[in-house]
Amino acid sequence: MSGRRVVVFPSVSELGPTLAQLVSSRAERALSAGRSSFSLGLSGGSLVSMLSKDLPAVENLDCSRWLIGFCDERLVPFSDPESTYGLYKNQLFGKINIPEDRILAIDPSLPVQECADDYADKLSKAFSPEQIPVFDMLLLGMGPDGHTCSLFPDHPLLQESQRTVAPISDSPKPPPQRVTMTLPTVNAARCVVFVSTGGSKAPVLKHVLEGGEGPALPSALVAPRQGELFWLVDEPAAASLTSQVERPGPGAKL
Ligand SMILES: O=C1O[C@H](COP(=O)(O)O)[C@@H](O)[C@H](O)[C@H]1O
Repeated sequence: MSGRRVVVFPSVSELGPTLAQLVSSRAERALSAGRSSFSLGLSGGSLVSMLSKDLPAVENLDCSRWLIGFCDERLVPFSDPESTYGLYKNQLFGKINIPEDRILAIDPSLPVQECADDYADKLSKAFSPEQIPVFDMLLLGMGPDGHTCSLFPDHPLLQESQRTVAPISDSPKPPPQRVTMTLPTVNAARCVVFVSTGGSKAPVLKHVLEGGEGPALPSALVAPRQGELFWLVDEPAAASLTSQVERPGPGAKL
């Protein structure tokens, strides 16, 4: 790992455009390094509206060679407001030139175990011959309990070491049935970016970044083996931090 960067912004209005620039710059980096695609894993929750607003605003953005996957997904029809794919389809995909066949989504009509196997198979084919999907960039959120993807505190899935993708049927946050990337897949990525905003995240952010009582929370277990790790947070979320952070000036690029 090349070191964690914790970057604090006054508010979401400054964070969003910098996140979008970071995605765009890593896409250019991947494609100019000769890779055939830029692979980007998306999360749900609060990230959807931020990305949908700020990514299409990036000048000259060309997503025609991007490959989109989902870090986790809820097992509900795409028309359900809980569907992460459904939200991105309605709010983002129509605004960027991403070919539909470059979006790898779950099949929500399948039972949860088959759905996870089917999604793992889609990733495996897309990333062949790699043994494990190595995404260029994963965008992650963190819940107030420290969960990320659909990896929840104290859940046996945190010990998963073989599967790239796993089903979960007892998610403490509804809906209960979900499909999630496992930690080995998350930690294989070339760049992982957490986005965490709002004062409700301040206690858990401090626990994850600076330590606290009890076992490590799922978000604290994210440590890309050979990639970059960014935490992009706003001032309210960063309010309790005492460790070193970066506070970039307006328009700064990461
Ligand atoms: O349930 C989920 O929650 C997390 C965190 O969401 P946030 O709204 O607190 O940012 C999200 O990253 C994940 O994809 C989603 O399924």
